[in-house]
Amino acid sequence: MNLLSEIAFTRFRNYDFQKFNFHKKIVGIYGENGSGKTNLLDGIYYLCFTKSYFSRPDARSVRQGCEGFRIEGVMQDGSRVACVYRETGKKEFYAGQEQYKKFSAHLGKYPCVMIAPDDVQLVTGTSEERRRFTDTILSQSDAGYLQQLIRYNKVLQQRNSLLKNSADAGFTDESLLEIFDAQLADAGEKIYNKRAVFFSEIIPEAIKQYNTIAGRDDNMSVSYHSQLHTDKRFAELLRESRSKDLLLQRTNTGIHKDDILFLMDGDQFKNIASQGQRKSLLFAMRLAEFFYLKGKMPNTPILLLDDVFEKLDENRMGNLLELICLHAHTQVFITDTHQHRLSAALTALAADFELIGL
Ligand SMILES: Nc1ncnc2c1ncn2[C@@H]1O[C@H](COP(=O)(O)OP(=O)(O)OP(=O)(O)O)[C@@H](O)[C@H]1O
Repeated sequence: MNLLSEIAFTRFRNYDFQKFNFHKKIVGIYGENGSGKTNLLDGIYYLCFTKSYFSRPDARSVRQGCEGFRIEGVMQDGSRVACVYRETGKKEFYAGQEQYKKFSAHLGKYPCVMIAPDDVQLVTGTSEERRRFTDTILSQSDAGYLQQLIRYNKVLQQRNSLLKNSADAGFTDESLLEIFDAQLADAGEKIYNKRAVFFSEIIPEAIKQYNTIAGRDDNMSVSYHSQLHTDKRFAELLRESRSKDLLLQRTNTGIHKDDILFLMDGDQFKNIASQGQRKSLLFAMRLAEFFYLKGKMPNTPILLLDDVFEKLDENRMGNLLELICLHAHTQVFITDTHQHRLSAALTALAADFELIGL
């Protein structure tokens, strides 16, 4: 396992010039509200994904009153990775001295999974959140997936423009629509097949992780929902939906409508689940993501746990920490506002850890 042994920030958010060294697999980070715990985790995330976990524009990560920032990481094997955001607003990404031409080439090199309780939107938010979850994982583990997705989204946009223009002009270029349909069907079926395999692996893992964290069986059901779950080919579905698409001026069928359905005791999870159950499901999905990536990638993902102590009861917290610190076999960064609580929880696990105070 290639651990992150150092990270250095220059003018990144609340950090002016600051270097952190890590010596253990389990790193506890404590500090008051606003001391920079999340920023430190997000800096690590930047080095893995070339961008912020919080979908913030890069410019907002520049320390107030400064221009540009730099994040540099050193791995245990001496390899270096750096993200530089220039005064001009241009972002550069380096592996050693080598500058990436395409950021997508970096994805998957240092996989990581962030678990932030506020990200419960994955469970309770719109289907877009869950597609993003799926796409982020598959883009790391399967380079071809991202290419197909980019292709699909481009054709989808072109098809939607054509539908809109057809309505405006009162005329449809049928032959162009045929071409778009064929391209959309080709990319869409490839993505669908990859997602179907992915979900067949990740869903049993997510349910298992949920039951472990909850310490009981809440009769959870998780399923992949897609309009392509049918005997018909995607091209046929597009043909069937064409008149509706022309009327509504957008594409109503396809993998851009996919979702993950969560049920508890047969009811919609988000309607009946408690806060703790929602958080447990979020953590279970993230852990399933972790174990999936661990099985697929040459490098084990780093785990980043932000403020998880605040949101779960003691039993669930203990179960989650045990899973992560004793069974995940990876480098883990955990933040908390209380030094003693963090120290006591890690000591109770007999884990080999270090604490960093901000
Ligand atoms: N661009 C920026 N320039 C300067 N400071 C910034 C910038 N962006 C964020 N900050 C500061 O970073 C701090 C927030 O850091 P962070 O979210 O990492 O805190 P935290 O330790 O995780 O806090 P909490 O315990 O409340 O979650 C705030 O004080 C904020 O003002």
